[in-house]
Amino acid sequence: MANEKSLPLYDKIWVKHTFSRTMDSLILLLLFLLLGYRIFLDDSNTFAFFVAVICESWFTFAWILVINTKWSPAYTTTYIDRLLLRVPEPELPPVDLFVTTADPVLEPPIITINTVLSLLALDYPTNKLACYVSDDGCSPLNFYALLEASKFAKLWVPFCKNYNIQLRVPFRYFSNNTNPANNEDSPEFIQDWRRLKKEYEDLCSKIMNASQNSIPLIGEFAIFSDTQLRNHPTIIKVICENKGLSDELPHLVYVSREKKQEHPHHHKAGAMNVLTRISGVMTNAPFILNVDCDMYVHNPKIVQHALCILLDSKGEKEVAFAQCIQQFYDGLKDDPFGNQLVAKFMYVGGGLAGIQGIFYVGTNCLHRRKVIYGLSPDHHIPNGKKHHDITDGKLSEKKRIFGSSERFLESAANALEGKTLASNDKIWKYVEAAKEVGSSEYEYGTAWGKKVGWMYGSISEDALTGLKIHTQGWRSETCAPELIPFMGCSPQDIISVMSQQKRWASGLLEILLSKHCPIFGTLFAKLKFRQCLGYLWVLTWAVRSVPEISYTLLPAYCIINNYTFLPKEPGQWILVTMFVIYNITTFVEYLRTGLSIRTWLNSERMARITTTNAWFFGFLHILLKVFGLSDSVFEITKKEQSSSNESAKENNGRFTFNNSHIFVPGTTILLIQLTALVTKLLGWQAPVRNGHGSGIGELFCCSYLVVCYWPFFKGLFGKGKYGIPLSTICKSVVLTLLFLYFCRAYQG
Ligand SMILES: O=c1ccn([C@@H]2O[C@H](COP(=O)(O)OP(=O)(O)O[C@H]3O[C@H](CO)[C@@H](O)[C@H](O)[C@H]3O)[C@@H](O)[C@H]2O)c(=O)[nH]1
Ligand SMILES: [Mn+2]
Repeated sequence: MANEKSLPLYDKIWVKHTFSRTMDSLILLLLFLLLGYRIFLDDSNTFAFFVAVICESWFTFAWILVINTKWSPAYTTTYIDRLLLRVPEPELPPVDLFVTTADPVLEPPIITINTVLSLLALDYPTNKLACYVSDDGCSPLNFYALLEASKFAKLWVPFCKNYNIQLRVPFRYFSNNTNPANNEDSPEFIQDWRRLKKEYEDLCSKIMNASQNSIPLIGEFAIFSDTQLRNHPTIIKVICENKGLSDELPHLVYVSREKKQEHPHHHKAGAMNVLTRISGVMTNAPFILNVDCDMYVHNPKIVQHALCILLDSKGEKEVAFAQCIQQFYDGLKDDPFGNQLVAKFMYVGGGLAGIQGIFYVGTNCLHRRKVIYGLSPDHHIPNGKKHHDITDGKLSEKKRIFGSSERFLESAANALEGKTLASNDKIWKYVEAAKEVGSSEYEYGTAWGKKVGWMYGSISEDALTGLKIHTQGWRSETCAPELIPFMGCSPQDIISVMSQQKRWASGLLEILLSKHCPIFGTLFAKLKFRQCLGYLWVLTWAVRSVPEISYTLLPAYCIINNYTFLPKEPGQWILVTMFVIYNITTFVEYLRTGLSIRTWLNSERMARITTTNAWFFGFLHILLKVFGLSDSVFEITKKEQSSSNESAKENNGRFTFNNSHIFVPGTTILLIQLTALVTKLLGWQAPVRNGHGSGIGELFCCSYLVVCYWPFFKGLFGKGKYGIPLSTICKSVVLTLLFLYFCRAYQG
């Protein structure tokens, strides 16, 4: 028995992707060869040649970052049975659950409450759970939906537990199981099932009605009567309170933090920090599970799995958070917009797991509260000398860090020392204290967002917060039980995909330019060198757009002016081989992950489109911000309950366009390629000057790009939302003409 108790709670398994390693190395070798050939053996010194060398140097640098990240993948297996041997179920630690929502239109309350219901129904002692919902939209509809959902939960949670239902999110459960009349099902089950389905339908129609006819702002709702989106006091409503019994619902608390026009609210990071403090005052669980409003629990035992990692004797000292990868339901067939990220999580996520750990991706993550409070991993080392740490220091110092709430300071001290609250009940007593820490001024002059909590300064607050934790020397682990842990919505149209990618790329670049830059983290703190390279790879996404756009313009420039940007024979063959090997590698990787050929093709196309459009705008945005000409906004991604969303199915991956500038680069690139092809066909090229005119290579590149940008080609002729708006086309035509002018000007 004693022996069994000392077994590790999770294992880390190292994988050898020999194929990927070999092929990736080959590509790197070819990249070096190409650069070497160009620099030492080729005597062309045209403008095009010079640009090509610069771009290829960047691609080589980026490839080193990729290879480093993918090199030594690992994954984990967790053993819940061993966990329960060590920690019997009634002694499992309390866990606070955070859900964030911000806009009742883009994030329909029905989606949010489904996520909440799946959390309330976790297969975990309910008296150990407290669910906090942050509503940055300050919407009475969200509050109403939660109130109604909590009534439904009183039936739903026992139903799931009695019948050991696996899928505990009603909208999926009832859409998958249209008919329970299975022979094996007992009559009681069928009766309960029907009743629950009916209740769920009632719940949906109540919410639907409420959203159509606005809610009367009286009684419980009166507090919403005088609120504006960016100007209202903190609203905290304890919807359910668990009296310490395991057959009741978990605590459920609605929070809408104070907003004032003149105070920055720091988007999601700000919301997470308020939830951290409010939960600290009310329940102070040592672990925090956070999900976005659309990410429902798919594996009801996920908390136990994640705890295997965080409570393991080694994990306890080294691992800051257990991150589950993001998976999506009802993705469009063959992933036309390349946003399901399956292969990315597999190869890049897996690779990071073998270094210092996967990045924090903002949702589906179990955090240690004390790490969020800034504790560093070497805090444990009993070396006689006192460590300068967040736990030391006088009260005045602590106030400077955590703010002045006494109740919070007390709870933070407990959390940092690993003590939990003696009793979790009567949370209503702390509503006033919670309002104090939820106020928009509370953070002034404190370390929130700088040293503790979710970090401010980037709209990719997730990557920044994870980076700060890794920089302190913590590791992270991927938690990947066989049954998918969480599932959410991915954007269903290209416009949302572009705005999401733009937000990510600009947020990530902000981190690179901030004082949290991973290079400093490696030089002056405990970020591992290879982890730093891994971070650099994502933080430079936006920058990559510049060489990539330049490179796409080269072949057209060369055709029009009758130059070549390719190295002389046999150097050309290096490029050809590289192109072939690269495509074989990614192709095999996609097939191995179980993805279709079409998915691979789409991902290659989307890689080009995303980089040159969304990432480029991310880059411009930061450029403008550096000059003080622009400020960051968090454009929320539209969430759709796809099973009911006919329009997405009907579009089925077709590109839709709007007036946004984001489609200008893509349209321009396409027009330029077409112009070059026409020039070539009609023989309008300039005469060859120094013996090396453009040839089949340039022609191939232009045609390849036209294939990549085919959805834009269709958009040129499409109607309605499927057509590129005239204003965008006009802008692109002007840019194309400018490009042609530039070609002529630099001809000789
Ligand atoms: O002012 C805000 C803005 C957003 N959110 C919430 O943040 C979450 C993520 O927003 P979403 O529009 O879904 O963005 P995604 O791009 O889908 O989210 C990914 O990228 C974000 C960083 O850009 C991370 O925060 C997310 O966890 C990650 O899933 C949602 O729950 C929002 O309600 C807020 O609470 N307050
Ligand atoms: Mn999202």
